[in-house]
Amino acid sequence: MDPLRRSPSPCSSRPSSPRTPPCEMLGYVGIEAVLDQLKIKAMKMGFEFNIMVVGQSGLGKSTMVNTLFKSKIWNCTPLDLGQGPVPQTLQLHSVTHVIEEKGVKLKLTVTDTPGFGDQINNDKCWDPILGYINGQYEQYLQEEILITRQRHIPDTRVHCCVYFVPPTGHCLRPLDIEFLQRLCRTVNVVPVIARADSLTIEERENFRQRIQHNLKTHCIDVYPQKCFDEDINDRILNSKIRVGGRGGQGG
Ligand SMILES: Nc1nc2c(ncn2[C@@H]2O[C@H](COP(=O)(O)OP(=O)(O)OP(=O)(O)O)[C@@H](O)[C@H]2O)c(=O)[nH]1
Repeated sequence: MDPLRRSPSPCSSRPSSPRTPPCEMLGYVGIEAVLDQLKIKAMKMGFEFNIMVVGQSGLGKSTMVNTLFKSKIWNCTPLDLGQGPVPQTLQLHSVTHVIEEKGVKLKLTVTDTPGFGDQINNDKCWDPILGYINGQYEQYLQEEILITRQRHIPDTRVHCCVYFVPPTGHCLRPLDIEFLQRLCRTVNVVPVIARADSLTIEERENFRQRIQHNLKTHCIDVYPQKCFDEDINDRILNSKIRVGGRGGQGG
């Protein structure tokens, strides 16, 4: 499944194609080999996955990424920050690693957005983040429409944005709502309750339900969106995610 929303979207209305009846085969052709060929090609090329983490400082973004991929993904001293004090303005930075498991390579890029929502005036604090996401779409599109385009276009588009909700135990803050409304129009958003272990199980469950209610009231369509429900298996899995909705990242 390609989680990108800008890739040909299943949400877009398209005419239902008439079913093509299967052709009766009179002997062995070797179509099954296509599967192996595709597998070998995919193994050689590897996969690209770009994840963005958004949230205030200290909510456990780096910890979650490292835990998720069981690696030290996060580089503690990002190269682009240089020497001296960290500037007050919002800084986005990405780290890329190739991780390999059983011969399958994954080029993982994690983009961090330190200090989001930390300022006194958070007006338009989402602009650099949305600008970055849209910039990656634009870059990919420009490569794609070239007459002599590369055989493999490096994919820097953000496939998933993990949004860290502070564990207030109340509901989404106006800042979260404002930002999520914009974010979910652009990218797949996965909200998580940060440092969920600081809440009791009951508090966490109530908080999760209130967040889900807020999301619904404010028309915030997080992942998995309805448009990913085309296939029956996907639909079952997506329903489980929606109902069960993992309440938080835990400790
Ligand atoms: N209790 C608890 N502590 C956590 C959790 N995740 C991370 N921490 C701790 O919180 C502190 C900050 O974690 P980081 O992962 O550096 O947080 P961050 O969001 O990446 O912070 P910045 O790099 O400043 O943006 C560390 O001391 C972690 O050990 C969690 O789920 N529960």
